Amino acid sequence: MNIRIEGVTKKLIKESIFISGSKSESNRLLILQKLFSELSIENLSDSDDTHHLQHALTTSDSEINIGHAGTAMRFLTAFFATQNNRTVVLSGSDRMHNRPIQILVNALRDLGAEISYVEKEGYPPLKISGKELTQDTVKINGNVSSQYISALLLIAASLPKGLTIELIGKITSIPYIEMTLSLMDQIGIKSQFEGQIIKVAPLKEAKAQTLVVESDWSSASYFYSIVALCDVGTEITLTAYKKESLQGDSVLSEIYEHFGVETSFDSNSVTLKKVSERGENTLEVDLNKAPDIAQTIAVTCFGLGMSCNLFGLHTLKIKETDRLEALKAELTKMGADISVTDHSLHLQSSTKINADVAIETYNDHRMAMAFAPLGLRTSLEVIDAKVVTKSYRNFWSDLQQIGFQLTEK
Ligand SMILES: O=C(O)C1=C[C@@H](OP(=O)(O)O)[C@@H](O)[C@H](O)C1
Ligand SMILES: C=C(OP(=O)(O)O)C(=O)O
Repeated sequence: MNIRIEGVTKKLIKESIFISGSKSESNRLLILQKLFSELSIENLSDSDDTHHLQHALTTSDSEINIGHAGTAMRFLTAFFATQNNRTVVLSGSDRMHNRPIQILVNALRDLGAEISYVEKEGYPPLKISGKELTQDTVKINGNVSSQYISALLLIAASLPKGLTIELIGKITSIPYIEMTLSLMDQIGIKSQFEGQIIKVAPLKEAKAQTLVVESDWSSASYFYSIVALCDVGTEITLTAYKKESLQGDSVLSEIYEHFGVETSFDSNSVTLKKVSERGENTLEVDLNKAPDIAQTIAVTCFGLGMSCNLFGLHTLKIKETDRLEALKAELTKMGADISVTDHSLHLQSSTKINADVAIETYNDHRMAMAFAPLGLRTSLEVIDAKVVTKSYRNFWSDLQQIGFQLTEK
């Protein structure tokens, strides 16, 4: 299914949208719940990725397909490695079979795990024969994906002596590691993160409690982009959000000040308001700590006719698609002058925006959602629009609620 977006007015009505729980927080809590029990979780993400993870944790099948869900693939690899007397084959979509996992597999093997590659060395599918992991220290490269480190942290307290992890090199996507440690802390797992070393103490059972997942900040990014592209005065309220977030993507509230969007928090919601025209014509920002909002920001800059230099993007090459190449291809079709390196993106300012372009989404939910706000500037079509359910099930109906006119093709 493709979706055509046209004739969207830049004076959107004041609206309030409820967004479901953070995919990242939900996926962590589900693993912790399975390992330490006694936790109940509210406002769980309703994303495909979280459904895949939930299914994997409840099925007794020996073959589990995780689709496009990268975080679930990494977390479950560590989880199943610790499950005594159970062997599973963990596979995924074609793209998943090209997303590297060797760094995590090597670390788990160093801890005593039995994992083999079913097809290509270094990539899923994996055959995992669970056993008790006896080692308590491990070294791992920190600059490829923080998901490998979070995967180790989530099982760490279930190991007999806990775990000490030494991170090698520059650590990427750090807020996601901090989120993992913070959620672990909330259920009573003690840890220390100093320099390149993380130490986690063992825990037998978590304290019984209910944890409420904050709504997803990466999903909120698309509304920041919409408000930025609207007329001054436009206002959208999103629930359920809080000022002190565990999610690194909450840095949106600072970044979007450059585009004239002001953020204010209420007890359970955040309001985004376009208060002025955009500031300087160029945005320079390092997104190493918030890689998932890079696509949104690049498209906002294009829609506002701004130039930008985005850095710290090396992890984008191994996500749902090579997001740097995908952005370059699709923004070029829209009329942009853009170049990318292996870790950065450079967009020249221009007021030219082509009409009636069909945007390829490359099985990447964030390509579809990042480009949709351009409907405020021109008419466009989003190919394979259902891809959004990977992280945001109601994305298209929520856009309709705030006044977007959409036609299914
Ligand atoms: O741990 C997590 O929940 C995530 C970590 C990040 O990945 P990298 O550490 O690979 O950048 C992020 O891009 C992904 O969407 C979710
Ligand atoms: C990169 C993402 O997810 P994952 O790595 O979990 O597939 C994402 O949601 O943008």
